[in-house]
Formats: sequence, C-alpha cells, structure tokens
Amino acid sequence: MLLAIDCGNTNTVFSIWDGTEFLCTLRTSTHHSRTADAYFTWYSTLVKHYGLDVDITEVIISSTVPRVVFNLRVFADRFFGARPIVVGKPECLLPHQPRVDEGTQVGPDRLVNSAGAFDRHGGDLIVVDFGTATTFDVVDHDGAYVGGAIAPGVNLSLEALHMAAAALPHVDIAKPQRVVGTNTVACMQSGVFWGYVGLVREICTRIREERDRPMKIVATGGLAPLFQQNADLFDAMEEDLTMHGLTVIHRYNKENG
Ligand SMILES: Nc1ncnc2c1ncn2[C@@H]1O[C@H](COP(=O)(O)OP(=O)(O)OP(=O)(O)O)[C@@H](O)[C@H]1O
Ligand SMILES: CC(C)(CO)[C@@H](O)C(=O)NCCC(=O)O
Ligand SMILES: [K+]
Repeated sequence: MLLAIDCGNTNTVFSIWDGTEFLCTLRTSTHHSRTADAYFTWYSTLVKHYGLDVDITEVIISSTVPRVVFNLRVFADRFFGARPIVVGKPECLLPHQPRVDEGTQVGPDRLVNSAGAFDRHGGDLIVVDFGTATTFDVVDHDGAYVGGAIAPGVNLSLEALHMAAAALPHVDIAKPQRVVGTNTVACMQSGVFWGYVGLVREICTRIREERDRPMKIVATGGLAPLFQQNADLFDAMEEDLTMHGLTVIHRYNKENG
C-alpha cells in the first residue's frame, strides 16, 4: 500500500491509498523538529484507533517545507523499509514538465495539484488551493503547469490584521451575514471573506482573458467549501485533489521509472 504525504507550511496530511481508495486521512501540524519516531508514534496510534490493518510498502512525499523532508525520509526507511519518491527532486518524474522561467522552483504542491486536476478534468484549468497561501495554478491543454498566482492565505490575512493592529482580535473566517459589519469581528470577516471572493473572481477572469480560451476552475483546500457557498466561483471542488495528484505521480513513476 502507498502512504501519500502532503506537507504544507501549516499542516501535514498523511493518506493511505490501497490502489482503489483512500483508507484514511490523518492530519497534524507541520514542524521541522518532529522526528521520525514522533511521526510513527502519531501515525501508528491513529491507524490502530481506526482499526486498520495496513502494510505500507511505498511512500510519496510532497513538501513545501524543505527541512521536514529529512525526517520523513528516515520515517519511511525505518518503519516501512521504503525509499520515498519526493516530488520536486530530480529522481521524481512528472507526467508533464512545467513551463516556467529557467531556475524557478515551482512549489511541489502546485505541481501535484496540477497533475491531479489534469488527470480528472483534462487540460485548460485553473486550480485554486486555499492553503497557507491561496495559489492559482494554470494547467495548459497538454497538462503542463505554466504558471499562476500566489496570494496570502485567508487565515494568514486575518492573522496579519490581528498581529499588526492593537485593537483587532484573533478572528476565525466565516461568511458574514452582511457586507456592512456592525462590530469589529463582523467587519474583519466581511473584509476578508468578500475581499477573497473578489480576489478569486478577478484573478480567474484575468487569467481567462490573458489566455483567451475557456478554462475550468477547480478548487481545493479546507476553505474552498466556504467560498463555494452562494458565490459561483468554481466549476468543481475536490477536497482530495492534492492526495489524488500524489497517487497520479506515484503511478507515473512506477510505470516509467
Ligand atoms: N474539512 C475542513 N473544514 C473546515 N475547515 C477546514 C477543513 N480542513 C481544513 N480546514 C481549515 O482550512 C484551512 C486550510 O486548510 P488546508 O489543509 O487546505 O491548508 P493548510 O493546512 O492551512 O495549509 P498548508 O496546506 O499550506 O499547510 C485551515 O485553516 C484548516 O484549519
Ligand atoms: C506558494 C506555496 C507556499 C503554497 O503552498 C508553495 O507552493 C511554495 O512554496 N511555492 C514556491 C514558489 C512557487 O510555487 O512559485
Ligand atoms: K494544502
């Protein structure tokens, strides 16, 4: 079985893929100081809790945080005897080479999202991922990642207001009832929620204009459902897009490696 690991700047997600479906998805915060033994303690406790009988033989990792990869490699080797495929490393093959400026390091999560979305939808896509950052990945007709946009994440924007302004509290994102807030929290939620609706709409409209062709918009990330409510921003929403992309890249490496 395959263990797929998606390590973001805020959260790390493990999913077990049996070749047909994901048996479970486990989430922890990302810390570069977490050791291989600590990963295993956490992982094995949850696998036992879910009553799963799994035999991991292969591991694939996408990490936006380079420093955590070392401990994840040790984890894979020590506990599963597996040599992981690490997206973005030269030995990891990609189904489609990105077309970007020479020397640019594309975030592995964006390459994985592009591969997952192309596998499901074919080409000419905009993938929007609401993670630590909000990323827009443009996938060409042939499946290549060809660029996009990076905006501050929704939670990061709220946190930045709280950090920078003495009178602004820590606020969780929610869809406000009205645009005109009548208290501080409602004002902050309005600014960030409706500001993001505008941000997503404007960037997607301009990408479509710039490329001059119809493009399907696929959204992922924990906050995608919040933005899909009443705001007709996306053509599809897929919670497991990054994990699916990891299985696509893993399969490609098995078949072509
Ligand atoms: N199922 C969910 N329902 C509601 N909120 C969620 C859900 N899953 C995640 N979230 C929240 O949505 C936000 C975005 O989650 P997501 O996992 O997409 O990115 P992240 O973990 O914040 O970022 P990164 O992947 O860059 O580490 C997080 O604040 C998370 O707490
Ligand atoms: C933009 C983030 C932080 C989103 O997770 C990640 O994809 C990243 O670190 N990217 C590197 C720069 C780039 O993708 O162009
Ligand atoms: K993510």
